[in-house]
Amino acid sequence: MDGSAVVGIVGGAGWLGSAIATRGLSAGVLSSKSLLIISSRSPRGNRFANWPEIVWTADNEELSRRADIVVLSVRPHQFRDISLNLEGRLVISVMAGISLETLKRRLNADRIVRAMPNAAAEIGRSYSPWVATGNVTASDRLFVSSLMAACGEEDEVGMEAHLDYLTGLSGSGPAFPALLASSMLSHAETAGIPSHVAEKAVRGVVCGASRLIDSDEFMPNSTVESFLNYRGTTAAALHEMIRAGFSDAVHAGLRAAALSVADMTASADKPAG
Ligand SMILES: NC(=O)c1ccc[n+]([C@@H]2O[C@H](COP(=O)([O-])OP(=O)(O)OC[C@H]3O[C@@H](n4cnc5c(N)ncnc54)[C@H](O)[C@@H]3O)[C@@H](O)[C@H]2O)c1
Ligand code: PRO
Repeated sequence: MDGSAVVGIVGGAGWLGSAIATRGLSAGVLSSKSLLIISSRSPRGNRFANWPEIVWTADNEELSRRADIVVLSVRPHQFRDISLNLEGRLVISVMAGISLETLKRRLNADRIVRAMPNAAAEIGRSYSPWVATGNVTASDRLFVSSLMAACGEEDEVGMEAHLDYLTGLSGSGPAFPALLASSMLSHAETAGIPSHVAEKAVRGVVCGASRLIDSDEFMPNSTVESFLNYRGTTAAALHEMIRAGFSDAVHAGLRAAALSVADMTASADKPAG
């Protein structure tokens, strides 16, 4: 993949598509100078104000004619309305639950990558696993890895089943600490803590813990063990959370996400009609 490849992003004004586009542009992995074409059905907003040269189109046929690399970032159900011949192009799909096999059949493409960033892509803190079909070249891989690295950390995973599992874990993941934060916030408020203090306290816990988790020493099991052994207030809370089924709730949620991915994969695989 040389530096003059034209990249087209279908759905590039959406939540994830615009994050990938703007991170890629900021990192210099994407170039706005006639090398980026975006299609969308929603307003582009002012996120692209720094890159007035981007070519915008409402016509995906035009995008597919002009682009050497096509990123697909529409919602999985919206993919049903897309009919493109992407033979000879590198296709990068970030859609949840649309298999390599379905992409290959529907797009007549054979160089296909599925990547699964998450909502933290917009601040460059996503974890983005990806999986590629056999004929994806070394330079295609380099491009995908650079584009995903512009959004945070990335890894090529060998198996599509792992990508599907990770869709529910890391792809969906930013919502889970947010749920924990929301639950702590509502509890603090019922205890009468003023909301501006409660918000600051909860934000401090979640963001402070994130920094700890990011540090080299972090080992979740040994951290929990240390607090349990301390036998203080934290241990009292942890014992009760564990007894009330904290792990069971998290595991049930992750199973539900995996089932939802499997349902989406099966329904996308069915012929339309
Ligand atoms: N948002 C996330 O955190 C996240 C994480 C991982 C994967 N994904 C995947 O990314 C994909 C996009 O999700 P999103 O959250 O950005 O959704 P979104 O609704 O914000 O964006 C989708 C965009 O596609 C546009 N669109 C729809 N049909 C189109 C068409 N035919 N041609 C051109 N544009 C069209 C819409 O106008 C919209 O701007 C989904 O398939 C989702 O599974 C999202
Ligand atoms: N976010 C999208 C969803 O919730 C896809 C993976 C994570 O469906």
